This record gives sequence, C-alpha cells and structure tokens, in this order.
Amino acid sequence: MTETSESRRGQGSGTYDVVVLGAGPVGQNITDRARAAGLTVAVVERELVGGECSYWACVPSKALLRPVIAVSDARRVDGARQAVTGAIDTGQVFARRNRYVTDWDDTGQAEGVKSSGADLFRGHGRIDGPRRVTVTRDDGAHLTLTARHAVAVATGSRPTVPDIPGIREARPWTNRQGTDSGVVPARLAILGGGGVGVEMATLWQGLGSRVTLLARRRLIPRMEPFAGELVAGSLSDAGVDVRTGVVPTAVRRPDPGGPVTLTLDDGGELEADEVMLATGRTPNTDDIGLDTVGLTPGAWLDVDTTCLVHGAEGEWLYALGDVNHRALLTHQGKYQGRTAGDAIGARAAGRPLDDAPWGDHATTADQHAVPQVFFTDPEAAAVGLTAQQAADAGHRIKTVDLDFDAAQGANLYADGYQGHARMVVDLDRDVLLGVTFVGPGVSELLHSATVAVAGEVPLKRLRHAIACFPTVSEIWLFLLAAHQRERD
Ligand SMILES: Cc1cc2nc3c(=O)[nH]c(=O)nc-3n(C[C@H](O)[C@H](O)[C@H](O)COP(=O)(O)OP(=O)(O)OC[C@H]3O[C@@H](n4cnc5c(N)ncnc54)[C@H](O)[C@@H]3O)c2cc1C
Ligand SMILES: NC(=O)c1ccc[n+]([C@@H]2O[C@H](COP(=O)([O-])OP(=O)(O)OC[C@H]3O[C@@H](n4cnc5c(N)ncnc54)[C@H](O)[C@@H]3O)[C@@H](O)[C@H]2O)c1
Repeated sequence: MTETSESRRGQGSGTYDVVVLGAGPVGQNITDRARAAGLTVAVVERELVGGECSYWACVPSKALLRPVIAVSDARRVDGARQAVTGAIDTGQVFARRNRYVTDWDDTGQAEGVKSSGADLFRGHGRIDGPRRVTVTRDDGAHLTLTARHAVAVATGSRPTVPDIPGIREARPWTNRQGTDSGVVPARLAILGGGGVGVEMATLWQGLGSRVTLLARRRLIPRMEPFAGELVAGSLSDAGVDVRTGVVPTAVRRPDPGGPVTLTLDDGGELEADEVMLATGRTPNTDDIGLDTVGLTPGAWLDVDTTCLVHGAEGEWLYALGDVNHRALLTHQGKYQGRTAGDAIGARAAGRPLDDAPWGDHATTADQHAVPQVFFTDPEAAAVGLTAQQAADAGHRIKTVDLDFDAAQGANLYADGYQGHARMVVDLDRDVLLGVTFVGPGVSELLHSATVAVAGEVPLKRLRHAIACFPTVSEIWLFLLAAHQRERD
C-alpha cells in the first residue's frame, strides 16, 4: 500500500490496482485472480471474511443437513436400517456445524486473503466517485482507497423481509438463526418454498421441530415441476405440514418470549415458537455509494459477460456474485470472480479480451449451464433449462423422463430407490439443454450433466460415455437409450 501521511488518527489513503468490496467467497476469488495477474489488491470487509456462505448459508446448512440425510440414507438400506435405533444427537450435530464455521471466527480466511498478497481492510466500504472507495471502520475512522484499474462489488445479499404487518416486531428467524441456532424450536413456521425454505424444513424437521412450510406456489418453482412434487411428498412423509397457496397476512408475538401467531389468507391461524423468513434476497447495494457514480442505490447490478456494470462510465466498475442477480449461488459467483479477475488482468495489461461465448473472459455458463443442488431428502439437482424454459426460449425440444429404479445401481444404493430424471433435448442440435435429477445421492451425479450441457456434447457421442455398473449414474444409459429408441 502506498500509505500517505495521516492527517488524523486512523485516516489515510492508499492506491491499488483493484479494490474489492466484500470478502465473501466471490470477493476472495476475484482477489486471487487479480493477484495472479500481478495486480495489487485491497479487500474491504465489514463483517466476517468468508461472507454469508461460510457462516450463515451454504456451509452451516450443509453441515447441519448431512447428519439428517445420512440417517435417512441408512434407513433406506436393509440391514443398516436396523442399526439406526436412536434419535439424532442434536448436540453433536451443532458441534459439527460449529467446527465447519470455525466458531464464527474468520482468522483462517483472513490469513488466506493476506497470504495471497492482498491487503485486508476491516470496515464498511462505499464507492465515492469513479475508482474511489471510502472505508469506515468500526471506530469511526475513515480511509480512502483509489483503484487504478477496477473496483469490484461483491457485497452479497441479505434476506428480504416481506411486507406483512407485525413481521419485524415478531423478530423472525432468517437464514442467520436458521443456521446458527443451537436450540431446536418445538414448532417452526417457515415462510417461502424456495431453496432456503425446503432445505430448512428438511433440516429442522429432521432435528426434531414440528415444521409448517408455507409456500405461495409450488415448491422450488425454478426447477422442473416434478422436483417440487417429490420434495413436497417426502417432506410430508417426514412430518412437515406443507401448505402451498397459503400466505400470512399478519404476524404477532405479543409476549417477546412467547409464541408467534400467523394469520393466514385462507382464514386460518398458525401458532409456532419461531417463524423463519425464506422469502428471497435483497442486494447489499443500498449503502455502497452507487449514487456517486450515477447508479441506483439498492438495485441489483446489471453486468456484461465480463461482469462490468452497465451504466457506469468507463471500464472500471465490476459486480459479481449475488449482487448481479445472475445466479445466487456460491459456485456461480466464484466462476464470475475468476472470469472477471482474468478480464481485469487482461484489460490492465492492454491485452485483447477473449469475451466471445465460452471464451476465457466470458461468463457464458451463467446463461446456459448453471448447476444447482437442493440438499433435501431426496436431493433435487438440476443444470441448464427446464422444459418450460427451453420451450419459452424458442428451442425445438423433446423431454426424456425416467424413474431411477430403471438402474440397478440405484436399487443397490437404496432399497426401493425413489427418484426421477429428465433430460431436455435440443432436437435441432442433438445436444442437452437441461437435466434434472431427483433422488437420494443425486448431488454427486449432477456434474456429469453439467459437463454434457456446458460441453454441448452431441448425444450421438454421449452414448459412448459409459456409466459404471452398478452405479446410480447408470440412469444415463437408460435415458440415452430411450432417446435413441424414440429417434430411430
Ligand atoms: C440458507 C442458504 C443456503 C445456501 N446454500 C447454498 C449452497 O448450498 N450452495 C450455493 O452455491 N449457494 C448457496 N446459497 C447462496 C450463497 O450463500 C450465496 O450465493 C453466496 O453467499 C454469494 O456469495 P457473495 O460473495 O456474493 O456474497 P456473501 O457471501 O453474502 O458475501 C458478501 C460479503 O460482503 C460483505 N459486505 C457487504 N457489504 C459490504 C460493504 N459495504 N463493505 C464491506 N463489506 C461488505 C459482507 O459482510 C459479506 O462478508 C445459500 C444461501 C442461503 C441463504
Ligand atoms: N443449495 C443451494 O444451492 C441453495 C440453498 C438455499 C438457497 N440458495 C439460493 O439462495 C437464494 C435465496 O433463497 P430463497 O429460498 O430465500 O429465495 P427464492 O427466491 O428461491 O425463494 C423464495 C420463495 O419465497 C416466496 N415468497 C416471497 N415472498 C413471500 C411471501 N410474502 N409469502 C410467502 N412466500 C413468499 C417466493 O414465491 C419464492 O418461492 C436463492 O437464489 C437460492 O437459489 C441456494
């Protein structure tokens, strides 16, 4: 850092090639790539290095879900089922979660940022005109950072609080309490049937809560309809009260330590010990100085394929991860971070960009091949387009559907394996536009589909990619054979 003289305690300035706002997984990835390109980097973080993902989202939720699903998996195998004789040890489950979030201590991840050669600044960052960022530290001191080449916004998102009378006063759980609680509420009402809703319902019901899941429409609506149906059925089998088409119109918790009551739009009432919001995300862009560069505070940031923000003059402002609203997923944001980091390196060196589709500096997969797994029981995993999305986009398609019990490997994996697979075929190019798997253990199957979709592998060639006998992956053989039969 080229620190200038400090006129008052804690005040100073520095000039870097790149300034990164937010040290979540996405901010860390762009930092690594910018450093690899030989650029100097300042990283600004106001809370914990590692972001929402490491401490209140992906990591703790999966640490908590795994024991629940491992027990279910054992129960699906004769011989193993008989060995599951007790209840889940919630104390051990919480201890496991605490290990994976390093007790909410970010020392290790902060060291990781520093060891990449970047400088880490603790405090709230705000853009202050083109290529400038001010950092306000907890003690009120300010610092000004100037970026020679780029400012990268990777400030993530926070839970959306719906406009329901009484909801804020009822102190609802969000993903934060849903992943950091060490107490199992006796009754939990979850609002929202997207990814957070279904995973949290699986998790807290599995740990002993009586969960009611209220969804405006079908569950996990961005996936194929059968995914939501299978997940809803299994949640109900596990004891979750799944109610679709029902929303609260008012919430009240008269006694701060007492139960919460939800008035529902079907005329009913629901009492619970906690209510959790799983109603989507709001970008952390309302207080980052967007107005100083002609952009709208609080908006999602619209970006090009290299993650440059549209509407900001000059090629210096990038937005990655949740804030650009392309795909609110850690792996996709990290891909954006790697791609944009390389693009910044190329632009800084005056090298030509390789930003044509699927080029080194293009985030093409954001449009065509986003993979996602919901760690429910059964898991729901999908990549690319659903049949509806493909048809809406004007593709001439056909779908191939199969239950997993066609594959002996699936039955050996779980007695009476229940699951379903669909591939969406582009009839004009004979490639896959999308694949969805629902069933136990399918999360580890998804990458094969991602390779096929992103690689645009012709189905004529894909049939030569042989799945081992007897694995769950054998479903590929049956899907491709069914496609070929229908084609011949
Ligand atoms: C319950 C839950 C489970 C999820 N599970 C998965 C999953 O299994 N897999 C998956 O891929 N995705 C999952 N997601 C989504 C995933 O958490 C996000 O897509 C991911 O965290 C986005 O990363 P990010 O770096 O953009 O933002 P974040 O992880 O939110 O990090 C942003 C960072 O920026 C900091 N920051 C914000 N504003 C400022 C500022 N002005 N100055 C300085 N610092 C600032 C924040 O403190 C934070 O550390 C889940 C989400 C939730 C809610
Ligand atoms: N395993 C994973 O990959 C994973 C897990 C969890 C979350 N995530 C990601 O995190 C992001 C946030 O997840 P999310 O589930 O909060 O958002 P979401 O947008 O996926 O789902 C929110 C749901 O809440 C509903 N909703 C909104 N307002 C409501 C209201 N007032 N009453 C009732 N329902 C209402 C919406 O209709 C929607 O179905 C998503 O992009 C998701 O993909 C990923």
